[in-house]
Amino acid sequence: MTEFFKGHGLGNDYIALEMDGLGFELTPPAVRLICDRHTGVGSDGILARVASATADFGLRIFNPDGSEAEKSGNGLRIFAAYLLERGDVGERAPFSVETPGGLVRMEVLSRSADGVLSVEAEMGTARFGSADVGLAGPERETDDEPLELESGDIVRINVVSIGNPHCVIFQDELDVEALRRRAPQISTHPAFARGVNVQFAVPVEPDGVDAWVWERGAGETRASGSSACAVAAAAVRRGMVSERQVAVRMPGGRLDVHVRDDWSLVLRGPVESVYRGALTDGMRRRLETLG
Ligand SMILES: N[C@H](CCC[C@H](N)C(=O)O)C(=O)O
Repeated sequence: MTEFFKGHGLGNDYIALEMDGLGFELTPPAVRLICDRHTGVGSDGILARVASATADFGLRIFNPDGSEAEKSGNGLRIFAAYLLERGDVGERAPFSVETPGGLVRMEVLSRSADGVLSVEAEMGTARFGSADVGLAGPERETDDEPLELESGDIVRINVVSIGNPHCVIFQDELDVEALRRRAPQISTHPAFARGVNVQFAVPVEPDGVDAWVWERGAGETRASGSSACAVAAAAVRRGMVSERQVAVRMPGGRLDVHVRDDWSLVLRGPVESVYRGALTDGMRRRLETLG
């Protein structure tokens, strides 16, 4: 019986499961099938708990296109909800999670009457170097650096690593149709060796940013925790907000990011558990044959 849990952070939804005893490989085709919203369970990604020698829990994060990510802010908070449901963690009891993008310390701060959790995560330290995000060319930091797209458009980029790579583009206003044309070209641009998550952001003084997200390996999502961290860090670094406690508003809702003086980041936001389920024997057999 392959049991799984589903939850979401501001509409960015993930399936959580145990890698151990899964009965099939999480190959890219298998991940794509599970995440498919018509022929599978449907989600913006998979959280697979694995063993860890360095933290209380280990986590691997898969995008719906089958690629693997170094970190996920909403994913980590949903993983906390999964662990809480299983009784593996308690409320107000800090714990650590090892991700491919580094160690994350987390805490379930509270649970509302209708089960909405508030979860806080130490998301690591923002890094602004071109090599940190796999951007081609000489090692440098980017301040509205021009990048030419296949379409001939020029966008001005600010790259940030949160363990996973991000590319923030500041605008005076969000023109979503233009963004939908440009974001896919940026996310798969050959200048980014590992691809990149893309955010278009409008600072709102003194402590807010409105952002729209196109995720590497997922496309447009309603929210992204690591994107919120990247947008907040870039806005503080460029002096676009005067506070270091930043509210990042995305289509799915608001996440709060504290950008410390040493560029370490604390992400806080809601998580909702949706259901626990089990794959049928037939689905498991289809996944086994995908290899
Ligand atoms: N697509 C991202 C991972 C998920 C990020 C997002 N869902 C979050 O909450 O941080 C990447 O390939 O780096």
